Amino acid sequence: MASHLVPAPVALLGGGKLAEGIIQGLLRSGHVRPSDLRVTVRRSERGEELRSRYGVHVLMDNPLAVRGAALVLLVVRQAQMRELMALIAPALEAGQTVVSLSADVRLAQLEAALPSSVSVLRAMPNTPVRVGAGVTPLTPGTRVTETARRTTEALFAATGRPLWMSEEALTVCTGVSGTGPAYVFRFVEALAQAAMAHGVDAAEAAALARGTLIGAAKLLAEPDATTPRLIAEVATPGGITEAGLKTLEAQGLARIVGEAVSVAIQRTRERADASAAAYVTPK
Ligand SMILES: NC(=O)C1=CN([C@@H]2O[C@H](COP(=O)(O)OP(=O)(O)OC[C@H]3O[C@@H](n4cnc5c(N)ncnc54)[C@H](O)[C@@H]3O)[C@@H](O)[C@H]2O)C=CC1
Ligand SMILES: O=C(O)[C@@H]1CCC=N1
Repeated sequence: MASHLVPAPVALLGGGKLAEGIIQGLLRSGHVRPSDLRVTVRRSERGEELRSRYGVHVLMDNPLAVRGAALVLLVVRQAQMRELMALIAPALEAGQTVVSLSADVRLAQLEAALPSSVSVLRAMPNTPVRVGAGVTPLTPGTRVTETARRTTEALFAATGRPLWMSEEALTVCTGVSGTGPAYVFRFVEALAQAAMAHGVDAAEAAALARGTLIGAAKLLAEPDATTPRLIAEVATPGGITEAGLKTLEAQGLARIVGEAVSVAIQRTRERADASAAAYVTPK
């Protein structure tokens, strides 16, 4: 199994929400030990939190964290990425692998800011990595070694499913699978709100909506599952579910989801453009 090959140590630079989810997913996989993970933070209280929860190495020194790391993950927001890369660039050793998880900094900017002797890749995980059920699009940079590809794939295989694709496709995925969990959770809220509008109390409504999503997701996770078959199992011809589904379609469910995805992709592109413009240093 690919995840047996997770390299060590892994340095996660920026111990925020996504980094914590990845730490949880990796530890849960059983293929990574806390001592294999280094995470950097800006606030010591946050560092203490991560250390006490997971037993990982916590550092406040990014250049020190990358020293000897088999894999370096950049998990800061766009605004902090340039400064972080400037800090670590002199400390990186030839042959190391750097994977940016930023949704809105392109490979061109990453490769320009990092030494040409390192492999640079992008990954776009989603929050289910925390429970080993993430889907993670991966894009290699222009100077990526076979080892870098293998180790990056192994890491994301330990937290779910890695998928290789072009950078343009990864941008599209940002608006589909990166954002997607939030859309699904919002649907659960809407289902609970609808139950409440018909007199179900708030706690019961929440339990019904959550239980429905979790149960449906488990059916979807079965190896032979297809959505048309799963829908057909619920929807008796001429019956009740069919009436609800027809209303969802008539009200434009597919159009609304399509618009949300388009807007998210557009926003990803705009933010990446703004970042690229900021990286242009005046001569
Ligand atoms: N949250 C998500 O579902 C996803 C997030 N991403 C990307 O992951 C990145 C991080 O996102 P989040 O974890 O949600 O944000 P976050 O704000 O929770 O985490 C960023 C962390 O980096 C820390 N940080 C900033 N500069 C640092 C430095 N120089 N040294 C050490 N730590 C530093 C901040 O204190 C913060 O804790 C973003 O670039 C985002 O585009 C990508 C896919 C999904
Ligand atoms: O909302 C964001 O900007 C990030 C990218 C995809 C998920 N979260």
